[in-house]
Amino acid sequence: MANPARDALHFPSHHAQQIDPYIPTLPATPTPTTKPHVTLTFATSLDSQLSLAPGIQTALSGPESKAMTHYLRSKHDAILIGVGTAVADNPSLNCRIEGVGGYGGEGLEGQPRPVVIDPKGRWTFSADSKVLKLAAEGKGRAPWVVAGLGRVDEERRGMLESLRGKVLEFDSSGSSISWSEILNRLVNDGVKSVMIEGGGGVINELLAPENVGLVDSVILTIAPVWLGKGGVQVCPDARVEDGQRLAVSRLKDVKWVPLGDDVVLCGHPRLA
Ligand SMILES: NC(=O)C1=CN([C@@H]2O[C@H](COP(=O)(O)OP(=O)(O)OC[C@H]3O[C@@H](n4cnc5c(N)ncnc54)[C@H](O)[C@@H]3O)[C@@H](O)[C@H]2O)C=CC1
Ligand SMILES: Nc1nc(O)c(N)c(N[C@@H]2O[C@H](COP(=O)(O)O)[C@@H](O)[C@H]2O)n1
Repeated sequence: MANPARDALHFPSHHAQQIDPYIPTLPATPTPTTKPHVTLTFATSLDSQLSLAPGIQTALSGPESKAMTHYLRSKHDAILIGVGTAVADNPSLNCRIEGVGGYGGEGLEGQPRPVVIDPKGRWTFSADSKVLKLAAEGKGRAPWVVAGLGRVDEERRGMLESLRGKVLEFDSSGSSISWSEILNRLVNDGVKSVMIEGGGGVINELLAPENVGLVDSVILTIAPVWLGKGGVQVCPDARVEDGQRLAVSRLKDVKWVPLGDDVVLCGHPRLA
């Protein structure tokens, strides 16, 4: 390894061993598939909230669980967020674990591809947006933007393409694109694993009864704090069958991993 970068994070191997059963593994014989391995991973408060209010970024993960998130970023081909998160957080969406490309490693090895779901072209990114700056510096990959036809203007499209990012266009009449279609497009473009970080809109859709089967693993950081009403909440639509309320889903093969002050809950979601 080249000299480790001074701002690189470290995730010890005894912690990694606990998380590894929930992250993607490459099959010995690759088989055709309609979707990548999907890991849904985010941090919530004790009142199941992602942030204090819509449009606001709230740091919930402590240093140990933050390093875990970066370890996960190094183990997935892509990292996906909704446009609400892109606008609120101006995120980096790169991996800063020691040894990956840009942080002591070669090239862009271990750097995930950022994917932003932005059907209406709301994300007015520029060369100053963190994710583009990092791509220009060789410390991350340029984003792919999932958008409706013609929703990303030529100037921004050019900015993405000059950094080896691109627009993935969908001919969607409404603003919603089916998750099967999005995931299918990603796997056809070479993405074998994707970690989906949020925010509330994206997570609640993927936890909804009709999408539970698309998610392979959930890796959830729970921070010991209550944020109070009015934040961005994780709470999927209810499941009603034959007029009866049922629990939506349940995690199987559950493991609770304490990391610093936080606890990380891992499992495989199944219809309850
Ligand atoms: N604590 C944590 O781990 C995280 C917290 N956050 C927080 O979450 C908040 C943002 O959450 P939200 O406002 O709910 O925004 P969001 O990031 O979930 O984006 C929602 C938008 O994404 C697009 N979208 C989502 N699913 C789509 C689909 N199937 N088809 C087409 N478009 C689709 C729509 O335009 C929708 O309005 C911020 O405050 C952010 O800081 C975000 C990620 C992780
Ligand atoms: N794991 C986790 N813990 C928190 O406390 C968070 N607020 C988030 N947010 C997610 O991470 C992105 C910001 O980090 P980078 O700038 O990309 O390093 C943010 O956009 C959310 O996706 N995650």
